[in-house]
Amino acid sequence: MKNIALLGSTGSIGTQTLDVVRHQRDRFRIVGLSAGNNAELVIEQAKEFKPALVSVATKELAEQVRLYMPEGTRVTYGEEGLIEVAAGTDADTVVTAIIGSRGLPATLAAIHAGKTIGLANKETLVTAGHIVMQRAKERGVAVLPIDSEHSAIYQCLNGERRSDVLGITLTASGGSFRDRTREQLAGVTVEDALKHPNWSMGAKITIDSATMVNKGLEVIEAKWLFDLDYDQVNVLIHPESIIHSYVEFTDNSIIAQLGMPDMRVPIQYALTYPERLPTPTERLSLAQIGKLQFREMDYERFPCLRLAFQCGRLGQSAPTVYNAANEVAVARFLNREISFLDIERVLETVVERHDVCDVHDLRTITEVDEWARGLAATV
Ligand SMILES: NC(=O)C1=CN([C@@H]2O[C@H](COP(=O)(O)OP(=O)(O)OC[C@H]3O[C@@H](n4cnc5c(N)ncnc54)[C@H](OP(=O)(O)O)[C@@H]3O)[C@@H](O)[C@H]2O)C=CC1
Ligand SMILES: CC(=O)[C@@H](O)[C@H](O)COP(=O)(O)O
Ligand SMILES: [Mn+2]
Repeated sequence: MKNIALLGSTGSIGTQTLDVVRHQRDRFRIVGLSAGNNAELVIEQAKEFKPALVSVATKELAEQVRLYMPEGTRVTYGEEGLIEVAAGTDADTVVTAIIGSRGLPATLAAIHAGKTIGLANKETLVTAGHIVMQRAKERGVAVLPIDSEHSAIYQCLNGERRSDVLGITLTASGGSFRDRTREQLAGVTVEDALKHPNWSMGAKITIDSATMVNKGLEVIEAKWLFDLDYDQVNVLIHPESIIHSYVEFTDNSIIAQLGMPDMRVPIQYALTYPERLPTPTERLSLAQIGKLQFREMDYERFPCLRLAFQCGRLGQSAPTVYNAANEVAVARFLNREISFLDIERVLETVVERHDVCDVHDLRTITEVDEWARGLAATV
């Protein structure tokens, strides 16, 4: 039996993780759940999975939620509550399905407590990849990717010698506006931007996919997860999201991982690795799909991806700033304060005004993150 603590249980990855657990009840037990503000759903989840600990965003919410908990479930809240779910239960694995760089302290706490990490929260690695991976290494903790592209790369690298790897290619669907020109992006609505062609995901990542920031974050995530140089990371537009990513080797062989776009496959793989178990997902029939398409990435059309490579190569505080500015810009777009194209303007302005500095500890990361958020909220 594997014990799991789940950060972000009420979100897209969180609910799909619980679905995986639901189908493998004799394998997995939920011991901790952390949610934000969705009290109704976390109550339902607690009744079904009976974890020892539940955390919600605020004290007021915790007081409400507590009234409906099954026997034996304790309720906590806020940043400390999140950290307690990450590090204070008898979980073997912590799934980080919370959104944004606010997941960083809890992820570090889980690593410190020796938990295996099932990592969906890519912003954590973009913000502080060097710290997270270093601490995981020191503690002997595995960081298993859940992000579909990184799960694909992890699977393709299985049993291979790292010295034989030429590079990796992350596939990108192109997002909601893949077939529009830049001119056609002026005036697009939040509703249009939230229509991802292949995946059903939370709002923030769906917008990131449309701006290609998601792929930018994934490039930096891949750098840290697989210890690559940025020259070894490529991006290719693949509209169908069937090839989830691939690795190219020195003998010119390519190993790719394919499947229908369903996050329950990579989520379960991170939970069962190195084993594979059946999933309740659709099987891929290439005959039925017929053909797969590919297009060269256009860095003029998607400047946020170019900026991500620039920030990644600059290193130090640049990726932290890129991520924080984006989180704020996306929230402003979703609040209808700024237009879709303003997201990249905010990102470019904040990155441009930042003097890159060394970020060797969590305190400096937090300072830089807050500086970028402050500026991104006003430009
Ligand atoms: N969705 C997907 O298919 C994929 C997602 N990812 C990554 O996984 C992560 C989660 O994405 P996704 O599931 O789409 O996001 P969602 O927006 O669907 O879910 C976010 C989760 O975080 C919780 N949360 C938000 N604010 C707080 C807070 N202040 N305190 C505690 N919890 C909070 C939410 O709680 P509540 O709703 O209760 O407020 C919710 O449970 C992201 O980093 C994303 O990039 C990666 C690959 C694919
Ligand atoms: C499912 C998943 O991993 C997402 O990160 C997905 O990759 C988003 O699709 P894009 O390829 O459009 O960014
Ligand atoms: Mn992805």
